[in-house]
Amino acid sequence: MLELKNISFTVSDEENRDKEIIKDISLTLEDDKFIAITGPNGGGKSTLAKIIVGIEKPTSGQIIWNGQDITNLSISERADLGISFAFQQPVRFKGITVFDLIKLAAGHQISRSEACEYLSEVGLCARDYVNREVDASLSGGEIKRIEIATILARGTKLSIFDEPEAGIDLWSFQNLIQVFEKMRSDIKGSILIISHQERILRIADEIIVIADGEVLEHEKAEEFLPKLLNDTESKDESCHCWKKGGC
Ligand SMILES: Nc1ncnc2c1ncn2[C@@H]1O[C@H](COP(=O)(O)OP(=O)(O)OP(=O)(O)O)[C@@H](O)[C@H]1O
Repeated sequence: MLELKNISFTVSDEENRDKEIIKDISLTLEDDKFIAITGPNGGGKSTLAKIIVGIEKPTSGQIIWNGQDITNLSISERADLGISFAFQQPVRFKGITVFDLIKLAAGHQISRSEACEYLSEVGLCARDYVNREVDASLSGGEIKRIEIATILARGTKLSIFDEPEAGIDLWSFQNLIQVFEKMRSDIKGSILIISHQERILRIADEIIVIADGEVLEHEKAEEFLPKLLNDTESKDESCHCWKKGGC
């Protein structure tokens, strides 16, 4: 179980004024859940994910993972405790092959054919990719799918994906949904996905809406989704109210 207790994150803007990006967020994420985080651009979703994995340090608050305070642990210590993160814009590693990367992610020796299975799961023709370098020659959609394959190989207790749909073509999107549905049925842990896609929200157990650095909603998907969809269908989407307490 992941508990965020009164997490705040403040940075200094260009004029040295404090800018509060995350405002006193408290959340409890139960085990074995598929949780989608959504909300307007710039609301603080990626920042919160980076705080959970240790890329950013909260200005205040505590992160508790399975009863252990991990607030001051490094990224790799949190990774060792079973937390994985797939970036919105995945990192490229010149000189490292796709096979090396999947092997590193798995954390133990795996065969080329096992690595190929992970690549096939994310819809890549494994033999075309397994020996390629994870460099700039890969397209945005290819590197995204390779990164998802590394998370599958890690098979950790908490897998966090930041907009996995970004750069994925319409034809591959259905395959991606199937990857997450399979992960959801196989998991012995939780999946946290930041997404703007209705089809991803539809397969979630819970939906969290973050706007302006605050949690606006945290509800079961079956209760929240009809309200959200009804709202966006009945109004011009640009008029959708993302403010706490209404507009
Ligand atoms: N280190 C930083 N310094 C200054 N501003 C930052 C920093 N990190 C994030 N921000 C700002 O904080 C806000 C929240 O950013 P964040 O990337 O978390 O939003 P998001 O909800 O993930 O948005 P999107 O849906 O567009 O990906 C944005 O206005 C962003 O510019």
